[in-house]
Amino acid sequence: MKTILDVDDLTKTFGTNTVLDHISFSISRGSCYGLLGPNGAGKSTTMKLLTGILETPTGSIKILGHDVATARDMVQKVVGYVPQEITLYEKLSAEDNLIFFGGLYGLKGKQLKERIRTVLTDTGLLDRANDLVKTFSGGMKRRINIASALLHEPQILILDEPTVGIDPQSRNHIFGMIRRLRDAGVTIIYSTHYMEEVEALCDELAILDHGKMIAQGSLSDILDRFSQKAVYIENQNALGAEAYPAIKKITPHHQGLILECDQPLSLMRQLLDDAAAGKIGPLHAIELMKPSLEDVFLSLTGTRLRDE
Ligand SMILES: Nc1ncnc2c1ncn2[C@@H]1O[C@H](COP(=O)(O)OP(=O)(O)OP(=O)(O)O)[C@@H](O)[C@H]1O
Repeated sequence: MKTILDVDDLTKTFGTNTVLDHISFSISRGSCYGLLGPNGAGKSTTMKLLTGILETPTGSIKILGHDVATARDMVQKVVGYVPQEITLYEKLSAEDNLIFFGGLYGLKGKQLKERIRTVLTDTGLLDRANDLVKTFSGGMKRRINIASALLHEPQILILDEPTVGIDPQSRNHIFGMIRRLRDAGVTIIYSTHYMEEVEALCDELAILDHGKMIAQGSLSDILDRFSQKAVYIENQNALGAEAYPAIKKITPHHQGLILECDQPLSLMRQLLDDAAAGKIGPLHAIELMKPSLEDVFLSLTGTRLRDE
């Protein structure tokens, strides 16, 4: 896949505080790219730098091969940005808000009307077009905010923690919309501190912690590279680990044991054979432990992803 966005050796400081420390990554056109990290990791700062809202002090950011620092008009055309803070006029209707934001992108007349209808349909709010925004739930406001960033048909949509504090219905709408946009070829950059959102939506991701890039790549690559491989078993007799040199660590878990090893499938086969041959007690349960981003984060940082 072709690269649409390239970040090289980006560092950002606020006073003496280094909030991004030599980070580099690139994003393929049409992918959904997750920026995962705890609060304060530097996700919002990265996004503001990508849109040109913040100036790049050192390093470079290129969108479609153009430097964001010098190609501001191009960036405005191809990027839609949905900040964490909802920015809407509460006393105006959803439609009037979109008329205002469309005007900022130079849209008007029939074209603007058509785009407003499309984005309201995409966000599931067409029937609320004439209602005042102040009557909307937090999730509906968020959806109007996303709608406003889509009016000019951007090639890249940047969403900063769009599901924080919203209702499940709006969350589902947002997820559905992201999938449809990605299928239509829009590149999505999505920040969150919820790992399950990255697992559900993103094909590629970067994990940020304390301003450092601690892992990046496709979701399956990262899970494969960094997560501990293990088998979970429940059997009557405590397993004699010494009989299995492949087992690197045994940890009690629920009713059974987690057996860490490099080749979980071959360990499973051996255990099943040995149980069938009566060498170990009968196995009441045996399963491959599913690697998760939570495990990856823990193994890379030694801490759980803080879920404030
Ligand atoms: N304008 C600013 N001036 C000074 N420090 C800032 C500014 N913006 C962000 N920071 C600091 O930079 C660090 C990274 O913040 P950032 O908002 O990018 O993190 P984040 O990963 O998006 O976290 P959150 O989920 O809380 O938004 C934090 O320590 C924050 O206090």
